[in-house]
Amino acid sequence: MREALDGKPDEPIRVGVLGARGRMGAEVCRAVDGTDDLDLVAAVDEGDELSAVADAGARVVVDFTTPDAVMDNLRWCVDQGIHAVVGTTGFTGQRLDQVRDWLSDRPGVGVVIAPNFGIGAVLMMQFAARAARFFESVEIIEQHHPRKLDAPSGTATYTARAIARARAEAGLGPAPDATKDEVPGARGAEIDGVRVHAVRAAGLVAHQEVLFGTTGETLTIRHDSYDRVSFMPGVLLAVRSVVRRPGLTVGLDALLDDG
Ligand SMILES: NC(=O)C1=CN([C@@H]2O[C@H](COP(=O)(O)OP(=O)(O)OC[C@H]3O[C@@H](n4cnc5c(N)ncnc54)[C@H](OP(=O)(O)O)[C@@H]3O)[C@@H](O)[C@H]2O)C=CC1
Ligand SMILES: O=C(O)C1=N[C@H](C(=O)O)C[C@H](O)C1
Repeated sequence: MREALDGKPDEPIRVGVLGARGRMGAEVCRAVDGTDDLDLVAAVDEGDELSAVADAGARVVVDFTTPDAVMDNLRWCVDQGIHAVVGTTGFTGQRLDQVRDWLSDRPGVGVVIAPNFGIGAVLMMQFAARAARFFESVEIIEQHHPRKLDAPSGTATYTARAIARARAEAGLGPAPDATKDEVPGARGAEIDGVRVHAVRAAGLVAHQEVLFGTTGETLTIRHDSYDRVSFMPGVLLAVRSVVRRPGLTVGLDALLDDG
C-alpha cells in the first residue's frame, strides 16, 4: 500500500487508461497524447495486467471499462495510491459509499466519478435541475448507440435524481398521470418518481432530452454528443484536477466552478 503518488509541479502527469481499446478509452488515449502536460504511460484493456499501470508509474488512471469491472479497478487504484477519473457507468449510492469508505483509509487519494464528461451535458443537467421546480410534469428521453450495455444511461439516472431532489425541495408531488400501463414498459422506467425512456438506434452517439410541462407550455432541454471527442475536454479537466482534489468528487460541476 502506498500514499498518493505526488509528482513534481512542472512534470507532466503520468496517466494510465483502463479500457484503452474501447470506444471511449481509445479516444482518451488520443486526447492525452495530444497534450504537453499529460503523459500516456499505460494503456490497459481486458486481459491485460493492471500492474502495468503501477509499473509504468501512473499517477492518474482513467477508467472507461464496464459496470462489472470498474469497482475492482477502482479498489486497486485506491490501494495503490493512484488517483482515478472514472466515466464508467453503474454507480449506485451504495457503490459511491463503498468508494468513500476505501478513500477514508487513503486521505491523499482523489477520485472523480462523472456520469457525463461533456460540458454541454453537464450544463443540460444543471439547467434541468434548475427548471424542475417550475413544472408539474417531467420526463427524460435518453438516446444512445445500440452497442451501449446499460439502460437507462448514467446521465439519465443522475438527471432524474437531481430533478427529484429539486421537486421534493419545492414540495411538488408526483407528476400527473392517469395512464394505465397496458403493456409493461410503455411508460418507461421510474427513477425517484421521474419517468425515463431509453432509445437505442444505429447512427446515434449520446443524446438526452428533458421534457417539462405545465399549464399551456412545455420546455425541452436537449443535449447531443455527435462524436466522442465531445467528452475529452471534461476528461482532461478531471485528470488535471484530481491530483489536487483528495476524496470523492461526483460529477463535473465542482471542477467547472473551480475555473
Ligand atoms: N462519463 C462519460 O462521459 C461517458 C461514459 N461512458 C461509459 O463508459 C463505459 C465504456 O463505454 P465505451 O467506451 O462505449 O465501451 P466499450 O465497450 O467500447 O469499451 C470498454 C472497454 O473496456 C474493456 N474492459 C472490460 N473489462 C475490463 C477490465 N477489467 N480492465 C480493462 N479493460 C476492460 C473492454 O474490453 P472487451 O470489449 O474485450 O470486453 C472494452 O475494450 C460505459 O460504462 C459507458 O456508459 C461512455 C461515454 C461517455
Ligand atoms: O455509453 C455511452 O455511450 C455513454 N454513457 C454515459 C451514460 O450512460 O450516461 C455517458 C454518455 O451518455 C455516453
